[in-house]
Amino acid sequence: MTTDPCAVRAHDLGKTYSVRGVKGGVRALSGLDVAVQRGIVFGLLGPNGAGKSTAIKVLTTLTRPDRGTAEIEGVDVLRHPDRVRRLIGVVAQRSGSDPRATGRENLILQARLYGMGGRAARARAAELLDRFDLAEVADRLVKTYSGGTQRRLDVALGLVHRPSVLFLDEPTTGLDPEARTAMWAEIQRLAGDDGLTVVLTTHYLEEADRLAQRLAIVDHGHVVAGGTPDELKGELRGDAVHLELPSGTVPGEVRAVLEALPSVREVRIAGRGVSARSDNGAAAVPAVLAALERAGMPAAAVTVARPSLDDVFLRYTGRRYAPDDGRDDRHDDRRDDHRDGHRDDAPGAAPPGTASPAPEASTGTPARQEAAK
Ligand SMILES: Nc1ncnc2c1ncn2[C@@H]1O[C@H](COP(=O)(O)OP(=O)(O)OP(=O)(O)O)[C@@H](O)[C@H]1O
Repeated sequence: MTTDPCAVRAHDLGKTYSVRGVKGGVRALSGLDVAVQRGIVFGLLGPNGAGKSTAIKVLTTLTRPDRGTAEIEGVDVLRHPDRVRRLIGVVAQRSGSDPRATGRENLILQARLYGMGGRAARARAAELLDRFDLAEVADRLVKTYSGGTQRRLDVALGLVHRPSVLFLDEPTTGLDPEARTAMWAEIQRLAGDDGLTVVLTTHYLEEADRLAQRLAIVDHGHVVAGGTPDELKGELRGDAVHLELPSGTVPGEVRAVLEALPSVREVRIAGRGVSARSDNGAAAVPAVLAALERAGMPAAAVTVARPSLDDVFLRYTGRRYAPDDGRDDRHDDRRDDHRDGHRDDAPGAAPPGTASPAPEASTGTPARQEAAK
């Protein structure tokens, strides 16, 4: 343990994957910096392909960056991966448990892989089964578990060796709303009562807003904005005005009409959706609607809202977030201003020339992977 208040630090991480058929490879990280204070839930938020998982893989010793440095509890990840593996727990996107073994057997195996003796391993397994409300299903095969139960076991597996930092890569993806809410409560408990540092990646804005004490918004392989959710939202003065226009409207014309109005600013257009900011959204709406009507582009819908993390994302990336439905603003007329040209993939899509990029290590914990070597 160091006197550094940060449990995790990464500086200027860069990584490009070599991919056959893609000249120059696929850039996943381009100068990513993070510093995570001890004992908090820290969220890495970003759309598919932003580089979150690659950042986690570097921090958890599962892949090496091309450049940059990373430390866990003051221990250099690149120079001392074995020491780092003792300090961290990892819950990867895909479960590392054996579906043909029971929950208890999985936990005992994990404990043995970390060097515990038989009795200690059984005791730790029992403790975790109890702690994660898994006692009832402990002796059932994991393949019979529901998604939420499986995910709780995954978290328990990541904690077997009492790590001080727990990495959760999209812990609630694929869970139903009830299981997601239960997992949120669990994660809060881990950082609150158990004093763990939790580093979480997520696509879900609501999840980041609810859980993370601090956030880094990642796009194109680096952090584009960071702070507490409230700080990030607070930077956006006034209200967000969202409009939906009829199909066929020309983005440049919409922009010209709206930018001529003194009551709105920061006009962004993504497909048929238009977002702008206003000091007083409700008061600005009549003028906005009238101006669009006069220009022959009557709005189909309008909403006024307090700033959300989606608005924060839009402000820093020039794109609307909307990862859940796989939509991106492929038609954003300002998109090119924000692109560095390396990522032509929409969220969820593989880069050109790659079918489906095989993660270097997508399952299990570092210890399991070590043991499997
Ligand atoms: N093993 C790999 N080989 C080639 N390209 C890869 C590999 N892993 C990731 N990539 C590419 O690197 C970029 C960043 O991917 P990464 O998985 O780190 O992003 P992410 O933000 O975690 O996305 P997701 O939320 O979908 O997991 C993407 O363009 C992705 O296609």
